[in-house]
Amino acid sequence: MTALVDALGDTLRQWLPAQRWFAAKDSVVERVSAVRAHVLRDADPILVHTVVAVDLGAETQHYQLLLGLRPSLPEHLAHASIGCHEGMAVYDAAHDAEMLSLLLGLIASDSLVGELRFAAEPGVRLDPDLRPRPVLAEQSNTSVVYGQQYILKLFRRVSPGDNPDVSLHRALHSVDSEHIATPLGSVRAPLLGVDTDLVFLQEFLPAAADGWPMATASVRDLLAGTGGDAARVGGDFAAESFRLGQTVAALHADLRTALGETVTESGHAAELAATMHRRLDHALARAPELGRYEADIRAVYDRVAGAPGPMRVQRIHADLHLGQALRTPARWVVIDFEGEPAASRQDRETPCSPLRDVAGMLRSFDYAANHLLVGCAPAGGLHEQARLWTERNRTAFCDGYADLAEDPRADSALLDAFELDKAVYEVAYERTHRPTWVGIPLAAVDRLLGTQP
Ligand SMILES: Nc1ncnc2c1ncn2[C@@H]1O[C@H](COP(=O)(O)OP(=O)(O)O)[C@@H](O)[C@H]1O
Ligand SMILES: O=P(O)(O)O[C@H]1O[C@H](CO)[C@@H](O[C@H]2O[C@H](CO)[C@@H](O)[C@H](O)[C@H]2O)[C@H](O)[C@H]1O
Repeated sequence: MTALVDALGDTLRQWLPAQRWFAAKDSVVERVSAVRAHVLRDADPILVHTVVAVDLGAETQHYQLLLGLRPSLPEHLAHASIGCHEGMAVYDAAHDAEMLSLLLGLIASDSLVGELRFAAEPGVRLDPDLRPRPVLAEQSNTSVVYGQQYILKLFRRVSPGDNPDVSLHRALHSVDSEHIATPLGSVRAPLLGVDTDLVFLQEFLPAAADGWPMATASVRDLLAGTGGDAARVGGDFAAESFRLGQTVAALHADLRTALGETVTESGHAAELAATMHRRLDHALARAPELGRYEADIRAVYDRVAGAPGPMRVQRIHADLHLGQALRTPARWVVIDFEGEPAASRQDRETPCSPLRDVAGMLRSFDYAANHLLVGCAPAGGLHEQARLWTERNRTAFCDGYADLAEDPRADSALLDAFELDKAVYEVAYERTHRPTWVGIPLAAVDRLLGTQP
């Protein structure tokens, strides 16, 4: 079956860069070849599971695909078309309900197909007959909801080893954390000789609202009003921001209980600063507009390196933002512990100060307030109202965090440096994925450095 995927190499070379989850949009794809391929179903429609190596010249990335083959593509799958092979239509089967049912059935029955290990979590009994519905939102991975009970995530870019989304969910579940969805199953297989997470199944929270649309609705209310202040207009979000701050503090405590905490040697600050410098190098290569800030940004990181004394580090979420928080009727739940899609596995797994997560969420309040103003002239009342909304909700979030843990503002130099590090990452992220939004993190870089745009 690897021969089939290799034969499709040129077609995949064209198709991959157009996918939202493809991480290397700024590179030229030189070659696509199969690392592994397994037939999961060999009758019409045929289903092939594959991991492909994408040769980008300077590096090779790996992606997971579910390829469907049919004599012809029905209308409802036209949008999933990839190309043709020997008279068969080849398509992205992650959009095909029939194939997605098969996938759940394999997990429910703890199947082994070649080296692919499908398994329910210990003690979990799954209903294989629930109807699948692909989640249409464009994300870093591809998700499918089964009957409002389970949500399955097919990791797209894969790297050898455990995926923190799976391992951190399991660790948090082992200490009965209230702030996650229950893990239900997984698919694993060796990649480059290392056992690797490919798929994660978890409890679907049907009555949950995503924090991003909740927060942006509040901003829209404020901006559409007649100049009221953020505390008094309808749709004030500050009480939710406070609860979210409490939730993140509780989650950090659960992560410490499950996986421990280390008080580092005093040299840790220098290592942390070196990581920030490396992340800046990576962003500069992708976003030349950061060049004029480079010296000032490096000076902030150098001050981090000079911080005396040890630091408390632990496993953290590592890509926390409003879209990773779901509000159920009872509480906030945090999802997607995979870390930043562009970060290395080592960066995702290295214990870090929890202030990094706090900074991620602070950046998100800034995004929520300002994305509605993309394209508006920079001066004027709307920007001032957006600024006030941001400040109100950032303060409420930190107050909530401080209610259950040490106040994150106590080390404001480190918190600001983490915020700058995140804004730098975001400039490169937006340059690749949403170029019209690049001004949002760039304005934050200006604010954090005290420079003028
Ligand atoms: N347990 C869950 N219950 C309900 N909805 C969920 C759950 N997990 C994820 N989602 C929804 O699926 C979307 C994608 O999930 P996420 O883990 O962020 O994927 P990605 O890794 O692709 O960014 C989220 O924005 C959220 O709307
Ligand atoms: O959710 P992902 O793991 O895919 O995270 C990536 O994409 C996020 C955007 O979807 C991106 O977040 C940035 O945009 C958000 C608004 O869409 C904003 O709330 C975040 O603060 C901002 O960082 C995230 O950085 C990226 O890793």
